[in-house]
Amino acid sequence: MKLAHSHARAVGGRGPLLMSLSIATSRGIISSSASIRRFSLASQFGPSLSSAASASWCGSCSPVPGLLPFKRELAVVGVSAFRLSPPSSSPFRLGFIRKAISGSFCRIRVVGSMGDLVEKSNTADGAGKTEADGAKEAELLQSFYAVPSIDKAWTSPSRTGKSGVDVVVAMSQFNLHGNAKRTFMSTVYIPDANASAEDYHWSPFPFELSGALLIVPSPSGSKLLIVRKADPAAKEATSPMKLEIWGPGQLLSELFVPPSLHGPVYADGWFEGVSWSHDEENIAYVAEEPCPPLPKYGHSLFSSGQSSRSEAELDAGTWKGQGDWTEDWGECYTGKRKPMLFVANIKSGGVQRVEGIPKDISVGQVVWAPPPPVGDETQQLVYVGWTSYATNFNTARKLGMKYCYNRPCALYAVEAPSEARNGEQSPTPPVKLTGEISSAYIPRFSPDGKQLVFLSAKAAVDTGAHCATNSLYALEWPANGVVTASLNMREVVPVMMNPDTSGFPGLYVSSVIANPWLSDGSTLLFTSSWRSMQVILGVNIKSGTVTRITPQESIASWSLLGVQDGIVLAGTSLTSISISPTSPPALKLGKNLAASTNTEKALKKEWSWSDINVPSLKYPPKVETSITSTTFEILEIPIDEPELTVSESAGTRPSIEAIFVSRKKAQSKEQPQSGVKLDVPPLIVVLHGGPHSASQTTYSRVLAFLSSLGFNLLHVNYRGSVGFGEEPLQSLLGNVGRQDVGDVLIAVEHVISKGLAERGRIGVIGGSHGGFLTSHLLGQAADMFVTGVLRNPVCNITSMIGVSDIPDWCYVETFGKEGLSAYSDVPSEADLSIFYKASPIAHLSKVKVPSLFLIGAQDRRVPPSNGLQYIQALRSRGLEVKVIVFPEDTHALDRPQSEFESFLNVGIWFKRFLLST
Ligand SMILES: CC(=O)N[C@@H](C)C(=O)N[C@@H](C)C(=O)O
Repeated sequence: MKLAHSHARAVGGRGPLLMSLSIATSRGIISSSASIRRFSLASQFGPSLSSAASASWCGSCSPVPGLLPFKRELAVVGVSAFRLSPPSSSPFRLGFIRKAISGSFCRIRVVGSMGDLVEKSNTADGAGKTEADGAKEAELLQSFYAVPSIDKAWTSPSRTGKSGVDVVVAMSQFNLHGNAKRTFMSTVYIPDANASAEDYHWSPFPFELSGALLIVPSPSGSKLLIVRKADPAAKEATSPMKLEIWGPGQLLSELFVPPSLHGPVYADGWFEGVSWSHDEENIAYVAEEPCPPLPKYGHSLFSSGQSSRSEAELDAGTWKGQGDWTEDWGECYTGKRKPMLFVANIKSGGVQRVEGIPKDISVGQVVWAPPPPVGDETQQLVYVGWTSYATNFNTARKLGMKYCYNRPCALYAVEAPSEARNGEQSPTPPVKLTGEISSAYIPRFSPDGKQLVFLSAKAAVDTGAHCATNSLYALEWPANGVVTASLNMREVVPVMMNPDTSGFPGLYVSSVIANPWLSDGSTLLFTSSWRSMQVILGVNIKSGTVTRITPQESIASWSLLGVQDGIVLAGTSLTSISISPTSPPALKLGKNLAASTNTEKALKKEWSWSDINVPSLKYPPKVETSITSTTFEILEIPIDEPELTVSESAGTRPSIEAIFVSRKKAQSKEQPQSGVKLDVPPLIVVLHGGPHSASQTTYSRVLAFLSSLGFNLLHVNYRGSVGFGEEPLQSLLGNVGRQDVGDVLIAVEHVISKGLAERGRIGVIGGSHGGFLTSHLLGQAADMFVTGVLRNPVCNITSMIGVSDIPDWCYVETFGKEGLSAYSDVPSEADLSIFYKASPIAHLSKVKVPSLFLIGAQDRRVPPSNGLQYIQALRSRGLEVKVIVFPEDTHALDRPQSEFESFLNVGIWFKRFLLST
């Protein structure tokens, strides 16, 4: 194959777009130019392209017969280019040129800042036909981005003086042009639990909140904290932080915190913690420790005989060095400094650091303890503390925190700084509250202040799995506020080892709202994974009874947003339009019909749920068509393996679940472009990462987009996924690359045997551990899949261990529980050989199909070198590989433009391989 390069320049203005193009083909360089009417581009690609001032491409193209007609026809066939950056910045980043020249298709690769590495051109055999339709897919994908998501809601007692609840709903929409997320708020007053939708009073418009790091209403709803950078243009670490305190009608005060006191406030959803004191006069929060002063060099150039010069003049001749390296918490925490505790007094405007916390502890998730007895001034805070070095692995390094619940942590109580003491605190050392339990986090006090409830991931810490089944504990808080290390502690909900398929599978909780209590004062609500769903659970902390309060018959996913006076606010993927993980989230209101009796039976049975229609929320017609044409079911698939690692003690046959999303029959008009009549749409197998996470029936805009292109989707929850009990989860440790691969193949064979998928028309996609599985499957089951898409995949654990922020993951997933003791910062030759054998690279020689790779250059979890080594090996075997590297993306590849470009290419890629034959 000969490489070809093209360069094009398009010059904007109000008239026609002048485009000049030079293409190097095997026949030499051909230059051409074309006049393209702006309206035709605008109508095909939307206003984003019509506003573009310039574009340049270079790319590859197979020999194009009769290229010259290109000049004449270019305007007609179109340039599918997606300009996502403002005209003044970079040129078009991605695009395809489709040209019907003598029946052949030519794709021109665009190299922009995203670094598309495609080196294979499409030829007259039609391989490029679907890819060339990028503009249509881009438009469709954009309409999915137009749908807002519901992120959070805050409830407070109504300020009307009547009964009822005020709700603030925070929603967001991606701003693709700005490569940012746009957050906006709407408010609604719900008169009472029995009111009908017409009685809800919504604010006429939502209002946008830009630049807010955190938004936290006070418990009474009468004050609102908004945290921002004081200087929006400054780099985060150097800007003072601004704490704005708002009242119902005006700004009450603004507090500026200099970087010498602390750096950016943590808003990461994990260390993050903001808590209003009971009198709503103090706010405790978590922020980065200040940067130490950096060494200065160059003084000598000015110092001798220049003593009359000012500091500023001296500074002009100095420069700052780097100072010592400080370790951070890995992926997503690059450059972020240790989280520390602070308290702001909103009356005086003073901010104080909480003293006495040992240096090697990172803190987070702070809450105020109940108010002290009358006469005692001492207020206390409860926080989570993580030691810098995980004690469950023999290492001197800080291991990555993101998605890793296996980092030991404990709850501590400490005296809050007091204004009265004017900063002169006697730093009494904090008291560790949770004894020998290896993990304690998300503390919440019961409304009467007598119980401190918290979650534990001790099953993860003790086995080394990065995520495992939770347990829930309660501590008795002393009425006199005198805390000791030996408060009474009891386990309220234990780890479920091997639940049966219809029963409670155990707790899998990643966050709990600030006030999660029902009005009985003893029922705590939260969202938890339940097999392939998310449900809302109620736990009575006195009896330990766990109740699923969301409808038993629902297979949609629900998440808790707020609780107030017997009203529960939830978000769900269940809408009035259809029931599907391809349906965007909606708001639901739940009430307990027998709330007054408060019996556990009532809690279980008597919940009624109704829609809260958000009036401003409209779906673009394409999205509506798409969601009404999909349906889904959860398949239970038996696992018949000779050497089962899961005990069958529960007497049930082991099984896994998979979510099957399909096109409704009525939609089967959509025929692939080749015109071949097919019985079932092609299938994309979707594999989650972790491996200890799960695919759930929650809405995903990008998967909804894939489904709307005409594919069925099969999300496989292989053993090891969360939500199914601890024993099946643990069965995967030490068996990755075998058991999980086997489970996926069983699921695929299952749908084939049921006539839901056809051999030869199946693709697979996965990220991270899901990419590990995808590459394993392309090698180990080379005849099953037509193509694969891999997002930051683990391809070679041997090399990952040296560079990843989670070397412990490599040991535990490969060695099993023994990985805890086998762990070494200097892996032995024998260890490396075991890592190699468990890795997809060991099966590379069997791969025979093309693949698409999406790589984040800033990924510290599975560094890009891992995928790139595998990619080069595939290329050296002559296989077609398309690679897009996102220079500024981390592991999740979730920056708006990156996600858009990724899934647009995924859609086009799957269309090419699954719909064009
Ligand atoms: C614990 C962890 O991050 N493991 C990675 C290998 C992985 O698979 N990550 C998942 C959570 C992902 O989807 O990124």
